[in-house]
Amino acid sequence: MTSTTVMPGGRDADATAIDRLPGVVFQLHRSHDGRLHFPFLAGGGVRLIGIAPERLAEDARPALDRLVEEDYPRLMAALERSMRWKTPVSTRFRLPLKGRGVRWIALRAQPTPADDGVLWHGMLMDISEQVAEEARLRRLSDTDDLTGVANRRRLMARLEEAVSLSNRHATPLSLMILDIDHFKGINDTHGHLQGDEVLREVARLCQAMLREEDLVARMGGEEFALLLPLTPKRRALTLAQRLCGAIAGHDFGVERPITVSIGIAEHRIGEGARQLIARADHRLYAAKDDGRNRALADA
Ligand SMILES: Nc1nc2c(ncn2[C@@H]2O[C@H](COP(=O)(O)OP(=O)(O)OP(=O)(O)O)[C@@H](O)[C@H]2O)c(=O)[nH]1
Repeated sequence: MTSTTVMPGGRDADATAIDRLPGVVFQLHRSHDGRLHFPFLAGGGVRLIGIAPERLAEDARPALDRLVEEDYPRLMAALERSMRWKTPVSTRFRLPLKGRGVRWIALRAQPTPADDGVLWHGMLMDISEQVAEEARLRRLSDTDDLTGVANRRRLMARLEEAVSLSNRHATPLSLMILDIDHFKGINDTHGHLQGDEVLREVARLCQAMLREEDLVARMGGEEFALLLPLTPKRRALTLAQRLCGAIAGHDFGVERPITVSIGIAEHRIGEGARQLIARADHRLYAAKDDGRNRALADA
């Protein structure tokens, strides 16, 4: 047996409680011809949508038209799946809200078959703060503490992605591994803190020389990786030589010049991320053997 708590004030009190909910409860109906409308909309969030509920009761389009462009097809696909498989829908999208800018909204809804299509019962909640917090945590877990560039984890994820794209589309992809020469000597002479400062500055110089779609990552210690999508080896080598020159000519505030050695490999179709790293690494050792302060590319 189920029991319901009856509040003093009955239905009026229930309506007031719903109006104060920080969100929206709704029914969304989709007819067989694909038309969407909200037969029921309530909650404190309704007025923030900025469209009269009576209008949305006729047609959901004025609200859907407000969605951030790329979120519209995603939401429609989620509803479509929910309808087809009769499973709950759980998704998020961005919607500009009255006086609040673009907000992230979570949608949870349960479909039930209706005479003329499907009827969802669901809720909408503003989750912008959570989304911002998730992004902050993701950034933290992907970032090298000392230099602020990507860490090894992020590098491996991006590299796997780039390698798989390159395998599929035969697009060029180059990887540089850069290592600061005689870094131990810098620490020993100037102290660990000055060593840290050099690492930060090298990371900054690398980043300044790359394009938006490239990635600089600290592999660990005094070793960095530079991932260059859509870049053939020849261009990567020119870039690496410029980078060697820029670093050797930069004033790091220590008495002798800081130099770097760089190994370069271009992805070969069918090759995995680890093989590509190994080939670039191999060239790095060759550059060190060859006298340092230079870049060498794989044959
Ligand atoms: N300051 C600082 N030093 C680090 C950090 N991580 C690693 N190191 C130091 O980097 C040095 C690396 O030394 P080695 O691997 O001998 O290489 P190297 O002196 O650069 O010599 P080559 O690479 O052969 O030119 C070690 O002394 C490590 O202690 C860090 O986060 N900060």
